[in-house]
Amino acid sequence: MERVIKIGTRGSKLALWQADYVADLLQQKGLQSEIVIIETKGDKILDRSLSKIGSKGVFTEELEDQLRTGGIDIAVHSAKDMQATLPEGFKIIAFTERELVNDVIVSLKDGIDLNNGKEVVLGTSSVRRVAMLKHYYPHVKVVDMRGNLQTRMRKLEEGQCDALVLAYAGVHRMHYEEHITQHLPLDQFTPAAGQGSVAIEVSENLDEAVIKEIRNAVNDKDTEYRLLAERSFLHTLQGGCSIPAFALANLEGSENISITGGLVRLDGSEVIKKTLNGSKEDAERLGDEVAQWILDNGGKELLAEIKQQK
Ligand SMILES: NCc1[nH]cc(CCC(=O)O)c1CC(=O)O
Repeated sequence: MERVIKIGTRGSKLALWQADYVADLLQQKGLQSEIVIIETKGDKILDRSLSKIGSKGVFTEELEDQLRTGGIDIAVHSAKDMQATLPEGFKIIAFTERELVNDVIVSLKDGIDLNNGKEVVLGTSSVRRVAMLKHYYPHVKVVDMRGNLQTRMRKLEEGQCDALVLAYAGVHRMHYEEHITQHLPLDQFTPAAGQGSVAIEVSENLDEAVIKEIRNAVNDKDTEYRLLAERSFLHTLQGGCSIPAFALANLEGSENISITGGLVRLDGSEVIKKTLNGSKEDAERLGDEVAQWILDNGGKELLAEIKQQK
């Protein structure tokens, strides 16, 4: 293909790492690309929590404008940051191979371990993490910590908290692994839908032949099954990244998939979760069924309560 694929991305270091990663994957299949940096509302507004700005597309809207007008051909996002329901006219065409999906504790101090019962101040701005910390580690104090990974690391250095809760994936991509003091267990601290993979979004008008080539270079089929299940779960819950929802699908053998999804009450007093297994070809239906089960078993009330508290 002669055409140079224009990759749109946010300007944070993590976003740029992801864009470079995708550019490399394209390059390996002989596809040329260039990176176009686009600032989003989520990057500009740093003094309010994300749940207050509004969950809809704070990190994606400006990229979608450029997809629509042809300023860029593809938009690269952390899959986790993407709305479950994309605006009309856009679709995800590929997910990169997923890396470790768990959350980790990052600290510059020795001996930070949430299991030892000692008081510790943790920085996070994720409602899922806050609620889970309250549920599983009630002795922990939480302070709100927004900003990109570098900003959070700076705040950690300044002593605004003892440790951060972060996705392993971002910590790894930014080379902060040496500061990981603990890996949080997946069965308790189940990640957000999509954590650890990078998604490629395009306009539905993009040429089918181009889509095929990009998919062939970037998409990891196993990751795709898992993310389709998790995103379908989120879609049925009608939640973005601002509700304390979690979902993780895993392949079992070569044919099957299991998905666990659920919700945590903001004060940590309750976790509702459900696991279903089935054929990986039914990934989306399974995600939807798990979400339906959650809604029918206290989830509806919990979501209503969460909406009121915000
Ligand atoms: N919400 C911000 C965000 N979006 C994606 C990642 C990490 C990379 C990933 O999960 O793919 C992070 C940082 C974090 O949650 O610690």
